[in-house]
Amino acid sequence: MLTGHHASSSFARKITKRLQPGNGPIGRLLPHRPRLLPVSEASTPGSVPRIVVGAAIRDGRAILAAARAYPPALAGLWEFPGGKLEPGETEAEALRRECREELGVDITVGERVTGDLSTGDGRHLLRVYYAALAGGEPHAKEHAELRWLRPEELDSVPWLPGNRPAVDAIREALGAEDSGPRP
Ligand SMILES: Nc1nc2c([nH]c(=O)n2[C@H]2C[C@H](O)[C@@H](COP(=O)(O)OP(=O)(O)OP(=O)(O)O)O2)c(=O)[nH]1
Repeated sequence: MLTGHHASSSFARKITKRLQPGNGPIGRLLPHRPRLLPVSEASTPGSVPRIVVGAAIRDGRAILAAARAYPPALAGLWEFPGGKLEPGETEAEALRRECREELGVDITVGERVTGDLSTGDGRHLLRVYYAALAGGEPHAKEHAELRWLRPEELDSVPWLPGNRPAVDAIREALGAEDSGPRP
């Protein structure tokens, strides 16, 4: 015969089992417990996509494009000056720092060009902002070459693949500014 203790622990076991995700009428309503990842698969800072910011620096209807000098796989492809966010830095701070380092200029940061993009290797989130020069003349301190491109010239250089939607948006925005009524 079951003692009170055995009876209650067997009852407790039953209830506990019925409350497991996926079991019994109540358990079926519970979310499945997330699979525990082995340490090697768990989210680590290295596996979280890092944000890369790019500055579409504008002068009138022209945008400053920069040819990468390195690494070899990206050398010769064109991008917006910028780079990865450092810990604790805002996106505007990162853009101003990168433009000082890469071009030797101060900039003011404006509106986002598009929503989040993915870099060609899928490892980073790319966020491109319009910007304007606020001091100095750009020099290629880290790039192979710099060019000012008007909307109709934007396709004259091979862009990094992830930049395509931003380049298209810029061409459309700056091109539209020129398509107003003519005298
Ligand atoms: N700066 C920049 N990087 C871009 C653009 N488009 C794009 O796919 N990328 C990619 C290239 C790289 O894989 C990554 C940014 O790397 P980066 O080398 O510019 O970053 P960083 O200046 O912080 O460099 P590092 O200190 O890690 O060497 O994002 C873009 O328009 N500008």
